[in-house]
Amino acid sequence: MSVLDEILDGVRADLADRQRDVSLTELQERAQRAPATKDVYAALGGDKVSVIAEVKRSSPSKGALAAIADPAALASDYEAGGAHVISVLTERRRFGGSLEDLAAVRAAVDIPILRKDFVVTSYQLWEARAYGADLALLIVAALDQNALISLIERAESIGLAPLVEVHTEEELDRALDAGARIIGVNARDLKTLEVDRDVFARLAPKIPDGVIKIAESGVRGPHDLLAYARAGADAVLVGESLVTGKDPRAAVVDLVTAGAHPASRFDNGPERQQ
Ligand SMILES: O=P(O)(O)OC[C@@H](O)[C@@H](O)c1c[nH]c2ccccc12
Repeated sequence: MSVLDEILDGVRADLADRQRDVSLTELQERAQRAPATKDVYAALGGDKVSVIAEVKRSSPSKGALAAIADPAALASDYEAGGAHVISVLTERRRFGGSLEDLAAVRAAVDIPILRKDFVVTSYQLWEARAYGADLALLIVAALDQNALISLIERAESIGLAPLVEVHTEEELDRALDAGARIIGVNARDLKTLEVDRDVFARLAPKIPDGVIKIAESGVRGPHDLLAYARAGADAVLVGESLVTGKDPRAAVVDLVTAGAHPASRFDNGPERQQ
């Protein structure tokens, strides 16, 4: 069984518990009371390379990363540092997250929020909306094609922007066929947990213009952001290096600053500094 299959088993078990506690109708009512979702395309578009900063306590590859007693305070630091989007991991068993973290972050920041989880059913999209997310992650490797298509449609119909995650060319083809307009290329293979930062550069040329391209995982600092930028990234998604560093806000400032000058996406200047 792959790591992803193990994670998905746990996700389904936790989901069954939540579905017993909260009916879909209740969730939909709560979602209807939630404020309008933010303009995700504005946050991720333009000439800059956007920074998506993640609230991440643990990971299956590294175990515990950071205690994060106050996810709202961390998210506020990210926002103050200039982050364009906050990602909140809500998976409990392997990542230590929760929907309470999502709600707390929603109450603390004004920028768009991504619910980062293993979404397998539309119930989880309603949860995302009810707890204040603006985007929801859909992982192609975790979904068959029919499920992917219907979850993309459902997300859009309730005002959530779907971020469709791929790791291989075949998954990218599936994402594009399903109509994805925001694609994340994860450098980490969720089946083996290996990181390969070159995957983004291999897949990016196959992603049409007009589709937002996000490089996910393995960003250690501005150098990695600039390498992803030169390969065509519109945004980077950063977790571990922010939560394990001494000063998450300053680390976000460094990334945002590096991503702010599109000229540096195409010359060799920034690379020479490293
Ligand atoms: O901590 P990193 O290497 O900066 O990675 C962040 C993010 O890309 C990673 O958490 C992630 C990307 N896709 C996922 C899917 C599920 C869980 C986690 C992820």
